[in-house]
Amino acid sequence: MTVRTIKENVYSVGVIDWDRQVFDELLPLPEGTSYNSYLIKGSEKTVLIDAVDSDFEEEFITNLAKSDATAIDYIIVNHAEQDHSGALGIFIELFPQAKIITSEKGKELLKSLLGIPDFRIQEVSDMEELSLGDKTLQFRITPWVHWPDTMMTYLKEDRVLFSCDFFGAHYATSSLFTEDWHSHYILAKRYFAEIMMPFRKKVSEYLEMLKDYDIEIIAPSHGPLCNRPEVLFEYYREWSSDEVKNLVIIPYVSMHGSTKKMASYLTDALISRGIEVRPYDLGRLDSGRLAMDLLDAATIVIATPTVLFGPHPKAANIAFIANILKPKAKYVSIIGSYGWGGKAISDLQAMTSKLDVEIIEPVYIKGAPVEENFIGLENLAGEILKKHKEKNIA
Ligand SMILES: Cc1cc2nc3c(=O)[nH]c(=O)nc-3n(C[C@H](O)[C@H](O)[C@H](O)COP(=O)(O)O)c2cc1C
Repeated sequence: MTVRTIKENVYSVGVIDWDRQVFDELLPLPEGTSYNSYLIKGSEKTVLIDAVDSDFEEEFITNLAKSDATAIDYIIVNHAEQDHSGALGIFIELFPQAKIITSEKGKELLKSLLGIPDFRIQEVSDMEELSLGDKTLQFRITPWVHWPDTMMTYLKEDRVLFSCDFFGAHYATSSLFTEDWHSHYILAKRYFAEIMMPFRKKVSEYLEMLKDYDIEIIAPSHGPLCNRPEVLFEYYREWSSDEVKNLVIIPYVSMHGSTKKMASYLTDALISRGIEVRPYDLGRLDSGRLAMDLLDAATIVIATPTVLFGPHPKAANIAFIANILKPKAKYVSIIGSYGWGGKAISDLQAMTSKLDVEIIEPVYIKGAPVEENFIGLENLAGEILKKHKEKNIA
């Protein structure tokens, strides 16, 4: 991996994980990721901001050697999750004089997750500053974007915000700074949807807080750096707002084709009413792609047959995901088919109980759909359009 200069005496020393395909055993990574680490050499003190995933210890230590970083006084841990802190163990062995700077919660997590000894850790509070001689760092404690420990670090003289996962993207690219804005937009949105969506209120709060800062460069912990901060700010404002689009998503699963026919019919009925639609075959799901649409959709229609008296497990999984991601959707409905009876509808409603949504009357039918069922789906499409119009979404 290459060490690259961001500003005078400020370097990128992290690693690029080109081939990683899944994160947290959950999130697909279509474009790999990076674990960013930054080295800042002040006239008196040298600091590192974050380490990398433990799989890349060797490359990381090699980068530090290449940067002539013989004496590192501090490592700032903006976030204790192992993709940033995994290589901390080897780091503290090789740099026995280096202190770890982190938040109160970060300290607790570093001790419990990585067994870091107490005496190596120096806790900081919000707004506290650390002088490196000719450079000054200010720490902002910003919990819940996305763990309780998260903090950001601002390098005053160079106007660089080390924003941690905030403004991040799982994006392996050789560009130090974002060049391909189209790719960046999609990957940053995917990241926001997967990681930040449940914390939209906190995101808005921190966007307000950051208004007081003169930021030239955003240096996140994943993905390329950004030297047009206003663009990322604008995206984050949009994604964290309550605004939704005239979009319906229809995650569907079907064992023998009846529910699929219904999902397909409803898709066409919505399109013919000028509503954007995105059906998702849950057998081939990219959950990150779905999460991005969950950020925009005004309405979610879950389509499932009844299986063993409840929803199909793949539909239950989606209900569970939607419930924890807390999307902005205003309406939910359910369509599908059953053979003899069950509780698919009430189970799904219970599974999405955290969503602040209005339920639109489900269309749940016995067996394969016939003419009157298609009329029911036409009516559902009409009802969705009416609801969107009432809220000025359509
Ligand atoms: C494994 C299995 C379990 C089922 N369990 C139920 C059930 O508990 N209650 C019910 O009403 N129908 C049950 N059914 C019947 C289906 O819900 C019914 O055939 C439905 O029309 C299938 O829709 P699909 O064609 O979209 O897969 C079950 C079907 C299968 C294959």
